[in-house]
Amino acid sequence: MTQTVTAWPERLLMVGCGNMAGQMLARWLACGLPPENVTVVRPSGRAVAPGVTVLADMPAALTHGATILLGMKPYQLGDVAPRLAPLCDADTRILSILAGTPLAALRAQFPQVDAVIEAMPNLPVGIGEGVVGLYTDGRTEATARAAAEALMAPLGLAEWIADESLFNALTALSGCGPAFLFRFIDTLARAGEALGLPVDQAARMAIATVRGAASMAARSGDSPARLADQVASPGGMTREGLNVMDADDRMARLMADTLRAARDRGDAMARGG
Ligand SMILES: NC(=O)c1ccc[n+]([C@@H]2O[C@H](COP(=O)([O-])OP(=O)(O)OC[C@H]3O[C@@H](n4cnc5c(N)ncnc54)[C@H](O)[C@@H]3O)[C@@H](O)[C@H]2O)c1
Ligand code: PRO
Repeated sequence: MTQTVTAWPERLLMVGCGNMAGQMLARWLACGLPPENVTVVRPSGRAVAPGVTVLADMPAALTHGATILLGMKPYQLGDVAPRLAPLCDADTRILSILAGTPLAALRAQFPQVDAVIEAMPNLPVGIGEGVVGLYTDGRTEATARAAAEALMAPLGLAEWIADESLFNALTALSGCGPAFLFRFIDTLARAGEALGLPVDQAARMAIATVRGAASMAARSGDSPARLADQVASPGGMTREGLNVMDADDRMARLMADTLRAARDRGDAMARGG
């Protein structure tokens, strides 16, 4: 299903358009963002989508009040920002999806820009079922916040956080989360294979089971913990399986360790590591 956005940015400059920014752009175009509003800067100069202008380097100038999406790798900020900052003015709006890159680091690179927003999307934004975490500070005006929120709305669930120190935790959960779930689906299928199920059938069933369970959890008034109990008949098969997951808090410790490692990597990147 597409979603109507009443006020698309009149000028959107995307610096980098790989896996993540590419998914965002694909969804925006599918929801009606006029392609002629978009310029992509990518070193390859390769076409992105019909009607979207692609440049191999920064444009000579930027329209007043343009929106910029920083979508290259975080370590490229030091190369990109000195070439981009002279094109910006106070009314430019900057959205950054760079992981492990705090607002202070962005503000240091673009001191004249008032509206600077950290946005952390995840890959399912391409099908409108993503999650986008948002953070900014008091210097970004309400109109710029509202515009960012409207732009993120067609991508899925968009939520602001008030405390930047939680941004890398949010990134670990929802930004990195699809990778952890893809790994879970793969592991579920392989475990089925190990019990003798045909490889392709196990793969199909693992994906459909996770999709069905996620849809049900999203629609149900019951918590996932309660839903798990509804699957498990007392003395039955599921309970035996859950007992293995729950023994010594195995699953809880695995997920806690996984998120902590991802979060800590973001914190280290923010310190320049
Ligand atoms: N992949 C994800 O799931 C995900 C989720 C949230 C945030 N992010 C963030 O998105 C950003 C991009 O990650 P990705 O996975 O899309 O990587 P990617 O390698 O697919 O995309 C990066 C793009 O930047 C381009 N690029 C390189 N140097 C450039 C330059 N000097 N100027 C302009 N463009 C340049 C590359 O050509 C490439 O297309 C990162 O900052 C990452 O932290 C990624
Ligand atoms: N991809 C980025 C990374 O791995 C951040 C979230 C998902 O650093």
